Amino acid sequence: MASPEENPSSSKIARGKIRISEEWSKAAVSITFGSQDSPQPTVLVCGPKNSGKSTFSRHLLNVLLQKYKKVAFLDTDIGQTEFTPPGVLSLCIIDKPTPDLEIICMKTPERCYFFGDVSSSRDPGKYLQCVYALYDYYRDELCKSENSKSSMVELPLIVNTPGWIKGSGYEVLVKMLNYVSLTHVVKLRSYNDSKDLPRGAFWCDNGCNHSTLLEIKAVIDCATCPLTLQKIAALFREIKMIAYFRQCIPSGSNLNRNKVLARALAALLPYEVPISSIKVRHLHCQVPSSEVFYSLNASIVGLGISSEKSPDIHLCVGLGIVRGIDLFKGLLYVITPVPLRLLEKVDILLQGFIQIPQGFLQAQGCVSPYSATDVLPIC
Ligand SMILES: Nc1ncnc2c1ncn2[C@@H]1O[C@H](COP(=O)(O)OP(=O)(O)OP(=O)(O)O)[C@@H](O)[C@H]1O
Repeated sequence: MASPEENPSSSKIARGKIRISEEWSKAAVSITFGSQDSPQPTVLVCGPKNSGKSTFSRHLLNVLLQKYKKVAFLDTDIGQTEFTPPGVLSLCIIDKPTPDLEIICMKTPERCYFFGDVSSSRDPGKYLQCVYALYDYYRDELCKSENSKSSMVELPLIVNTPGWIKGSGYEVLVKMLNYVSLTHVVKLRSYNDSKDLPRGAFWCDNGCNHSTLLEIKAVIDCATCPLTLQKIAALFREIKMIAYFRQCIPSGSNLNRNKVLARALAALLPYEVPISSIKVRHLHCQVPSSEVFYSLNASIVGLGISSEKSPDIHLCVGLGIVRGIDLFKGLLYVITPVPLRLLEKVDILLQGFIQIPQGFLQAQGCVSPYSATDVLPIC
């Protein structure tokens, strides 16, 4: 059998079984079934890296689904995304529990933005703009009934946050906590006090806290993990990207190893995109105009839709790989799992620092399939 890293269909890394401590269990139950007349839960989960924020969030999601038909999941952890590829801020609506908390599930978000990096550090302002826009959409569009905008739809919210909680990462978290209207804040504590968030309602200057604060202990001590945290994080990002592009291949295909998937992707008929019909924008640096297509070739791009209302941030319908560029024909070739009806709305390609998985560049029978030398003729 293929190892889990090699087998994108299982998309599981061999780790210990997930354990839900009594404290975690009680916290999830009290948030969900707290009291009859309390408002629907809106919960933010925070804490240091690898303290179990994602694991607890997914457990809470399952418990909330015992009471509510649907739950909104706002994922702001762009380095370790839950249901989307890395670099994406998303709002997903979940209506089915996932009993195996280790399994990787890809979902089509209700709304998302491509940030193009695995941490907010390059542009905290734009990162927060995206978080606020997603929350506003949840509050103003999803929670209001379609028939009567004055009555509320029952839709609890979980906000999963990044583990970068020092320096400007801390400031970003405090701003998020003050923007979102929360019934509960769940704070994970690790086995190393110096890595933890300050005790109490640290985001309130003047006793403004109206939410219930639950401080719970991490179940595992990551200092004892056999792999370094950076290695695990990078591995997970690669696995999620692979799982995302796997959706390009019709389900039922026997792609039990990444090598086979890489070959199938390289052989896929790409979409043709007329260069004249789209804009290209690098999100985090300036590319000289003579180099734009060289930097775009063989890269991962966010498929964006421009909006006059918010010129700085672009809604995104998904990601694509720029498979090749033919300047004579004026065409870009793009591979993506996004359906054509959504692709027709795309008018901007967003480039960032999200890397194409290494495995995709080594498809059997092709030499670096995404960087062929004859697809970029010099004009
Ligand atoms: N309750 C648990 N039982 C077993 N393993 C756990 C548990 N909680 C976390 N882990 C393991 O610890 C690692 C980190 O967990 P998780 O991704 O939930 O942390 P996180 O705080 O969201 O991390 P990050 O800050 O990187 O997003 C994972 O490999 C996860 O499977």
